[in-house]
Amino acid sequence: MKITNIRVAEISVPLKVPFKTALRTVTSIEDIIVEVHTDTGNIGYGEAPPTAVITGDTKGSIVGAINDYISKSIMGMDIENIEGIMKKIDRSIVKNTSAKAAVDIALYDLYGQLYNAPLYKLLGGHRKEITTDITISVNEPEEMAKDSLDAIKRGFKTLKIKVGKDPLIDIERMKTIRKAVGYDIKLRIDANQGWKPKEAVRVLRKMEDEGLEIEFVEQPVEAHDVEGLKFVRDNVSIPVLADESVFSPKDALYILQQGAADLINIKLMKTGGLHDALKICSIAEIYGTECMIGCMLESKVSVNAAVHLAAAKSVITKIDLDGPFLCSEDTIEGGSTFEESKITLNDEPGLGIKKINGLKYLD
Ligand SMILES: C[C@H](N)C(=O)N[C@@H](CCC(=O)O)C(=O)O
Ligand SMILES: [Mg+2]
Repeated sequence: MKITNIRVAEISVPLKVPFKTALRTVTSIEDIIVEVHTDTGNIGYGEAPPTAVITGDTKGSIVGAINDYISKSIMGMDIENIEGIMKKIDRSIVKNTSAKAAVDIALYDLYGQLYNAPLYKLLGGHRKEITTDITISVNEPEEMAKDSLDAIKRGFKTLKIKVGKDPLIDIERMKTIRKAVGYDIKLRIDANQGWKPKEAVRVLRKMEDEGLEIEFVEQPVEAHDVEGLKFVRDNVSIPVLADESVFSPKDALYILQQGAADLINIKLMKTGGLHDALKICSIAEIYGTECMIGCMLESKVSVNAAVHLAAAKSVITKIDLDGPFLCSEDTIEGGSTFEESKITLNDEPGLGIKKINGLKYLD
């Protein structure tokens, strides 16, 4: 099964409500879709979101990296040699992890098709169903409490609450939400780098003292501030999860060697796809550290790949794959089923994606 063509297209899907974090506000998913075609007529699908504030990747840089560097480096190669292909991609251009992820995902889709097996079975086959949280955007406390209750009505039992805007209001946000939802619902928080280390310790200790039962705090301080992350971890009881601080397997190793986090958030758009995400799983296992699998604002294509990884690997114990639940429409036929908080895998080869509607090809 040899690579004969790589096509890129745009996909646009409005969100149900604006997605707001300490870093940005977004109203629709505007992602790049990749199709890898082969001499056997098979097509593998991938996706990349332009999350400039986190990965540095824009739509233009994703398209340019794929067309001018990645495609050229692997054209004609055999899918059977996935290891060789991944080495070529890695060496074709530095950084550009979202572009690499889109192509990597399409190639793993083809790898599954080649061996006529669903990807999660090839990668480990640990389970067939996973349960995700859903994100509550950062807004005024009352509005967030209402959004939380709505999410619970939709069937979600774990909420990921965005904070990091203003420390005092963040405490108010969590008090109001906890009061509204009670104690049967798990609350995890994501500050998206919004606090300074000492500020984070003050806010989190207050949340502990108020008995708010926070499952973990995600990325309390700036991405580069590993020392600050460790300071938070050493000074609060709430477990600390590293998100923006960990892109590559090397980053994961460094964070764990420094003792700077209790948990690692793996995202395919940070690792450059499944190939390096698998390495983080192995590193985390060695350190006895559990992982979360997360996503950016992605639709069902790349989230599907993350679903397959999560289903394959037992070290992934926390799931934040709510991208498709945030979308107002579903333009993708096939793949896993997203119902309430449950994501169920099917046994179609690869990712099982049949067709993507509404694509605007860029060639
Ligand atoms: C969508 C997911 N639940 C999430 O919160 N992802 C990111 C932010 C993604 C973005 O800004 O596109 C995260 O920080 O965990
Ligand atoms: Mg995060």
